Amino acid sequence: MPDKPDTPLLDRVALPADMKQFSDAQLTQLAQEVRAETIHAVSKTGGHLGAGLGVVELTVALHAVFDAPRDKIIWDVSHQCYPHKILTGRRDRMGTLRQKDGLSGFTKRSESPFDPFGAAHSSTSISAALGFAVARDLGGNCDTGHGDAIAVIGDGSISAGMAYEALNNAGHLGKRLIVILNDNEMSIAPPTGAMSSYLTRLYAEAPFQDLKAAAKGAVSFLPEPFREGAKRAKEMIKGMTVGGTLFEELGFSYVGPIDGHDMDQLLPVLRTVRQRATGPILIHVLTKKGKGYRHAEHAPDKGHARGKFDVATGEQKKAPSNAPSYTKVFAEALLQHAAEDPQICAVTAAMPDGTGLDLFAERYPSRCFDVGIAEQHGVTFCAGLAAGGMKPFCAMYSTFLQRGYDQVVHDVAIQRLPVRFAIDRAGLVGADGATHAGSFDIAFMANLPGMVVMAAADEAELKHMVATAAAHDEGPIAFRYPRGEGEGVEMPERGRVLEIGKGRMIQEGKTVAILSFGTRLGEVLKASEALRARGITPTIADARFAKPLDRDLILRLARDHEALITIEEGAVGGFGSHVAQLLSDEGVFDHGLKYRSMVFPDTFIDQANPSDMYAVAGMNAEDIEAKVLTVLGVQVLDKQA
Ligand SMILES: Cc1ncc(C[n+]2csc(CCOP(=O)(O)OP(=O)(O)O)c2C)c(N)n1
Ligand SMILES: CC(=O)[C@@H](O)[C@H](O)COP(=O)(O)O
Ligand SMILES: [Mg+2]
Repeated sequence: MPDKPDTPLLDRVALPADMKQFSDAQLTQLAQEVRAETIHAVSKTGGHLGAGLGVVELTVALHAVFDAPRDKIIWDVSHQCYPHKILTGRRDRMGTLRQKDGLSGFTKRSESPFDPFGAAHSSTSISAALGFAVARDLGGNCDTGHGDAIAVIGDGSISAGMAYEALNNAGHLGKRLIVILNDNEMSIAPPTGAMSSYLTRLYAEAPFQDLKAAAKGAVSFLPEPFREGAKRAKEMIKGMTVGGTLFEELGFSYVGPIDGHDMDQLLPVLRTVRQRATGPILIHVLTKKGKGYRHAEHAPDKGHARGKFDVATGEQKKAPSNAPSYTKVFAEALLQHAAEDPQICAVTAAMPDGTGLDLFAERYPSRCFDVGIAEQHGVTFCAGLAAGGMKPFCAMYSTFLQRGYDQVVHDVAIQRLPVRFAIDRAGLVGADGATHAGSFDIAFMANLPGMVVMAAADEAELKHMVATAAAHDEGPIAFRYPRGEGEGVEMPERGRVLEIGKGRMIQEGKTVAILSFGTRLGEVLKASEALRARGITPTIADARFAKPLDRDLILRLARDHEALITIEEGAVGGFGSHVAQLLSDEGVFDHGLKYRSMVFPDTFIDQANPSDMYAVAGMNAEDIEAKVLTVLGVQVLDKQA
């Protein structure tokens, strides 16, 4: 059937196979349509914008040249995968992105065969791609078959140690493996570190080399057309720097840098690599974060992740807020202490804005360190700072601190070094979903000997906990707080140093006691209101500490009540488990206490707004009310009855 000239090409692409007949000019046009579609989709849902816009041409080119899902395209972090989703059968569901029951904002194996590997934490793609390459060569049984393994990794993500572990291993194994380094000179914030400078030098200092120079290096891999002098390929080679790069020292052929927005460069290089590559090869692609959308291009850090916005003006639609964010409260409280104590310093792993440490960096640049996406190093660096007599605050999201866990154990806890862990994004975070949930830190921190573990119930409590951590020199200490805004409580001028291991009584009641750890306290109070209407007044306490436990408080609550319920924003193994251990050790269960622990269910909870996620977890006010009624054996009758 002849094409109507004005029919968008994208309407003809249900799956990548539909692009195979497109000319290079049509692929260029398709890229523009995918870009417009991406902007439109994110304007309606919010989400990661800049990274996806930067890889539109690369995505189209990869799907045009390679044969997914047989060829495995693995997006590092995968916050840039929206164009890929649009081209791989999910275009009609882009309006559900990052919402309950909708598309994930990341690649996800269970969502599509075109997502061979899920991600959201960075720097995993080369390892995973190498795994696919080796599985292919060993005859692994893969549902989608075996083809090329292609990792697409950003310049920020390649700053992490794990990426080098993978390059090192891949160079040694020598398998055919394609790594595309998507270099946009941005992480979320501007990238830091010597590696970033090195990449910049690679193209800043590399005047286009001629074929002769190229021949010195990766000529064995180089395409016949290049050698034979096909016109465009000849032009291409002028833009290639070959030989002598770090990547080559690691055993990779290096091609690049090439302009990642120019299809006339991308397509011939990818086609040639597909035809000719034998071992591991790295293609260095230069792109611009936010490409093609002025409001994202001009402020790539702000355009990294956005709420819903107006496409014409770039204005974000934000609900008005009544309380400061926990992150801001932490950052400002820390500044107060840093003003008085020159030994206080702060470390972030590539999240200066997200953790609020951008404020610290502005005020005290010599005491603030963005180590790049390097949580492991960040934790041990803090251990060294502490051993050297500084008072480091290691500010990390709960989910990313997971990556530095051995360092927390081996370098910090065993040596009892006073590193202060500010654990942001504790609990369920919303649209980023399961990969970003801060579910495990209570468990993995509280089981460490000598670690103090606190959770803030509201923003005033957080301020006290920052003060407590600043004053705590005896060993490591951690405090956790959630994503988003506080409760709107009155704020003290200064934080107060809390007594270590002491909770606080919120409300005296009888029959049942609820002991809360963290910001579920608000929901507990709501549940208490509902219970009052049923003639039940629970005792409510805020534990403040999961480690050390407030033994006196807990044993008193256990002794004076028929039932005790604990609640925390975390997985099993955390606060409630420690309380249960104490009650068991003290023989309290022998006397018939009814004990219940409310923790996250043993499942990964998909993205939704946080309240809906907590509903799935069964931890909102109505769930707490129901738990009380069940444990007390109260028949749930209609409230009017
Ligand atoms: C282990 C880990 N730490 C931190 C993050 C947060 N994070 C997400 S994207 C990103 C920047 C990635 O930069 P880059 O790889 O250059 O991709 P770009 O956004 O520039 O395309 C960071 C720090 C993460 N996802 N994983
Ligand atoms: C992909 C990634 O890891 C970050 O971009 C993350 O989505 C940021 O989350 P916050 O919005 O909570 O800072
Ligand atoms: Mg980048």
